[in-house]
This record gives sequence, structure tokens and C-alpha cells, in this order.
Amino acid sequence: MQRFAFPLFALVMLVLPALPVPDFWITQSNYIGLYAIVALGLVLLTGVAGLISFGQAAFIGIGAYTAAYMVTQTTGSAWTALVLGVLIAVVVALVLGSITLRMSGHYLPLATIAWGLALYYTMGNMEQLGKYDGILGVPTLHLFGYDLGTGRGLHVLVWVIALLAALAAVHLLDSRPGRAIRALKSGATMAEAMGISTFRAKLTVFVLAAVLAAVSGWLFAFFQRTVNPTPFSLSKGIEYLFMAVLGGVGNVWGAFLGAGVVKLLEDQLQVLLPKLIGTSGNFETIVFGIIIVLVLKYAPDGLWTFVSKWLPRPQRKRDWEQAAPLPARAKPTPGEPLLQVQAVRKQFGGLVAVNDVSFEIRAGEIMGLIGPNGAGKSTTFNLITGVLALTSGQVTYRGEQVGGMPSRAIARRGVSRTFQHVKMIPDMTVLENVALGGYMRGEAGPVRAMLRLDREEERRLFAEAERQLARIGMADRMHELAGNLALGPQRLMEIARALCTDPALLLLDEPAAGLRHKEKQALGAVLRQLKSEGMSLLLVEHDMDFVMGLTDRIVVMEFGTKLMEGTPAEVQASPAVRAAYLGTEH
Ligand SMILES: Nc1ncnc2c1ncn2[C@@H]1O[C@H](COP(=O)(O)OP(=O)(O)OP(=O)(O)O)[C@@H](O)[C@H]1O
Repeated sequence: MQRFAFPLFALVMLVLPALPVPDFWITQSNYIGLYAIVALGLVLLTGVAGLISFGQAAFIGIGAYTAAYMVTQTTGSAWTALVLGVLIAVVVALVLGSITLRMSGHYLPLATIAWGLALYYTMGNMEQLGKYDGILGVPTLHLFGYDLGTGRGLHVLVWVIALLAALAAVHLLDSRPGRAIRALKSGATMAEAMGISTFRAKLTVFVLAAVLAAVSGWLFAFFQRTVNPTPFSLSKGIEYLFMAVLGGVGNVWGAFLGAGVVKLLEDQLQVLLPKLIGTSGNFETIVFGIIIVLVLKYAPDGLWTFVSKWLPRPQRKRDWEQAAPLPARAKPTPGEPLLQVQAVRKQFGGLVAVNDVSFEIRAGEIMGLIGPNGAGKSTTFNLITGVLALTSGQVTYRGEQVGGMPSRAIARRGVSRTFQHVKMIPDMTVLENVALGGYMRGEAGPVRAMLRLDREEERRLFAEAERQLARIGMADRMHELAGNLALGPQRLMEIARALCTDPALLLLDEPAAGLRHKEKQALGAVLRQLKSEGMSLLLVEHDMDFVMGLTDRIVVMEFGTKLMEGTPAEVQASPAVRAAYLGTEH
């Protein structure tokens, strides 16, 4: 059914101008199309990537003013203005994004507010742009010698662009770069551990949203045929955000629903409210405020959830059977020194969480890292994988100094990991989550993805993801949503995702925590199987039976220091370990 929904919707919107509908309908539909293009950018930016921008209206202004200025004040064509407007928006987005996106928290929203205000006053004070009166007399658009006008002709162009943008967004979200963007919301740590530059992914989506807004602004100039600062103010920027949130920020089609509902409701309220209240004013803003509070409370994912409930979730077609395998790295020979941790230290203010700890892992062995709560095991893990910066000490992997490298650089060298608290994208399938691990082994970028020129690589990634799921015995669950899995299968899925990175060393942070007895046995079998295939493993684990039965050697930590290192038998026999770890006396 969903397969037919898009062509049907597209058909209706494209033939609408040819039907004997009132001109008013066409005008409304033009507005909805223009708004939806902007809201689409916000769905990607806010809904998918979790970044908030109040400055989208300013990017629309860039597109609109560039078009209006060029066609009225210069000999430049409307199409040159489109290219230039988009270019300016890209440059502004790159500058704003480069400054703010490396920083966490509220820097981006604040910067977009400043940007929205600055552009509004710049537009309103520039003589060349007609100050607050703006630029009047923008001619209509011509395409192939045909005058598109401001009604039915332009409607076709507006909706072709809106629908193509939606299709491109759908394609992007179902691709290698799209999965990277979708991973942003779950926090940077997991994405970076999969080799993703989260900064680049954020910048990509921020620029994309700016481009969509600028294109909408370009259309807006020829639709209104006059351009002034009011439609590009900060309050309009908030209204676009409102459309995306109301429609459903997590879904491409939510942008269309949000744009439609806001536009139609706004018109109705503007007529109705003055009659009810007896005086005119922008009362619809108050009603919108109330609506958004209600929607956020009762349908936090927006109104689209009420529509999507009725649409079956399409299952991915398994078309990767013939796909060529992904390139794999040369594996170390068994016994080769793989990881050397030399006197690593981590201080958090006055607390020494890891105190000059040293150990070595050789290729093909399973090493355990144990110790009481707070001993510094997870911190040691984070130092090895580059999540935390070393205070001092060295980490050498296959002869190369990796201490101090960002975690994605370490991941690229073949060190992969799972997390103490499972980190995944709940609304993606198990297969897609695991394919995220293959990110470093592909190269398709956003443009290739939007144009659907990445399908061969996607097939190879999915074939690899399925192979890794089969390796841990979960291939039959690949189409399930990851968020619907119980904790045990989620932990196994994380291992499959780590395996999909083609690692030579796998770091597992409490893989058996929360697992039932049978699940632990299955996990033990999987890890033994991996070892027999030459994989090297370092695991932090609290379950003593699990560790003792599985590992070749164990490092015991206590209060941030290394207490001892030895075989499971030696560790079990050590009175010092018993005292420290099991809380018994010597
Ligand atoms: N980001 C941080 N800032 C300040 N202190 C931290 C931070 N991370 C860890 N610590 C402290 O460092 C010490 C070691 O913590 P860590 O999580 O490495 O221990 P652990 O051995 O993994 O414990 P558990 O088994 O409970 O996970 C603890 O005292 C912890 O409170």
C-alpha cells in the first residue's frame, strides 16, 4: 500500500492545477508546497539528527532576496539566481555550522537565533534591498519559454521540487550517510566508534536544510513577486520549526502534513478569531502555542503517527544474495602483539580513575578485565578506544601509537567495541543497525545516496550485515525493529555491529550483563567461535563464571590500579583478588 501512496499523492498534486478547482486552492497548495520544502529540511535536521535551528526563515530570505535582486537589479537570470542563492546559503551554513557544531549543547540554536535576527535587520536596513519595503516588481518565472505565472503554472514547479526533495530525503535516510545522520540522535560516542565523523554528518544535514530553505525562498520570490524582510523574521523561523514538530519531525511526510495543517489552520483562525474575540490581532499564535503543547504532550512524534499507524511497515527486499563481499583487512598472525597499554592514566579533577595501568593483548587471545565497581574498567576501555583523552601513558595498536587519536580513527584501524549500556538506533531494523558497523567499509556520500546511485554498495553492506548476524545466530531477526528486542538480543546485535566493522580486536563492555542463563551460554559459544576464527577479545565482565570459563588471561583492577594479571586459575587462587574483588579477607 505504501508503495502506491507516494505515486498517488504525487499524481494528485501534479494534476491539481489542471482540474477545475478554485484559484484559492492552488494558492494555498503553493504555500503548502513552499512551506513543506523548508519543513523537510527541519525534519532532517531536528527530527532525524536532533539539531535545532531557528534560522531557517533567514535561509529562505537568502534565496528570495538573491532572486529578487538579481532579476530586478541585474541582467542575471532567475536560474543563475537559484544557483547563487543556494551557494550563499551553503557558505553561510558551512560557516555557522563549522563554528557551532563541534560544540555541544545549545550553541547551534543560539547561533541560528543570532543569524535570523542579524539577517532580518540587514535586509531591512540595506538601501540596495529596498529596506523594510523590500524589492517590488519581481517578474514571473519562465521555463522553456512558458510563463509559469504565480498560480497553476508555478504550482507544478513548486510541487515537482517538493516531491523530488521528499524522495531525495527518503533515499538519503535509507543509505550509508543517512544511517550516519540517524545515528547522531543516539549521541556521538557510538557513531564515532563506528568510524563516523559526527561533525561532518551534522554539517551535511545542516547544509542540506539550508539548501532546501534557499530553494523555497527562490520559489517564494516568483510566487509573491515582491520580497520584504517580514516573511524571513525569527518568528517565521519558529513557525517552520512548529510545522515540522506538529507534522512529525521524525518522518519526511510529517513535513507535508505539518505544512498543510499549519497553513490551513492559520487561515481559518485568522478569519474566525477576530470574529470570536471582537478585535483583530495575531491571536492565532496563541492558539498555535496551545496546540503545540497539546501535541507534544499527547503525540510527541507529531500528527504523522496517526497516519502512519494505518500504513504497514514495508519490509526490506532481500536483494543482496549475489552482492560481492566487502573488502576485508589483513588480519594479524596469532600470537602477534596486538595492543600494548603502557602506564595509562586518567584523572578526573582530583580523582585518579586509572592509575598507570599496563597490559598487553596478543592476537587470538581473550583477555578479561575485572574488578569491583568503580575500579576503572570502563574508563580503561574508553582510553583504549579514544572516547576519553589520556592524562598520560601510551596505547599502541599493531605497532602504531593510537593514544590521543579520536575514536573513529582508532576504529578505522580495526578496534571495535560494544557498550556497557546498549547504544543503538531503536527505530531502525536490526539489519540496518548492524549495517551501520559497515560504514567505514563503504564510501557513498549524500549526493550519491539521494540519487539512488549507491544501491550496489548498499547490497554489499546488507550482505555483510546479514553475514555478521548469521555469525551470532540472529539472521532470522534482521527485519525486526532494534528497539523491540529484549536486552540479550540487543547485546548480541551490538556484537554483530562491531563485527561488521571488520575488527582485529573486539572490546566488549559487560556483554553478559542482564542476560538470562541460556543467553549467556549462547554468548559464550559465540565468543569462543570468534576466538577460534582468530579474533582477539578484551572483555569487561562482572559475571565471574562467564569470565573464568572463557578468558585466556585476566587483568584485575582495584581503585584504578592493576592488582594482578594471570590465568583464570591464578586469579581465582589469589588471596589479594579475593580480598579486593570478592570482599573476603586474606
Ligand atoms: N566522566 C567522569 N567524570 C568523573 N569521574 C568519572 C567519570 N567517569 C568515571 N569516573 C569515575 O572514575 C571511577 C572509575 O569508573 P569506571 O566507570 O571506569 O569504573 P568501572 O570499573 O567500569 O565500574 P563499573 O563496574 O561500576 O562500571 C569511578 O570512581 C567513577 O565515578
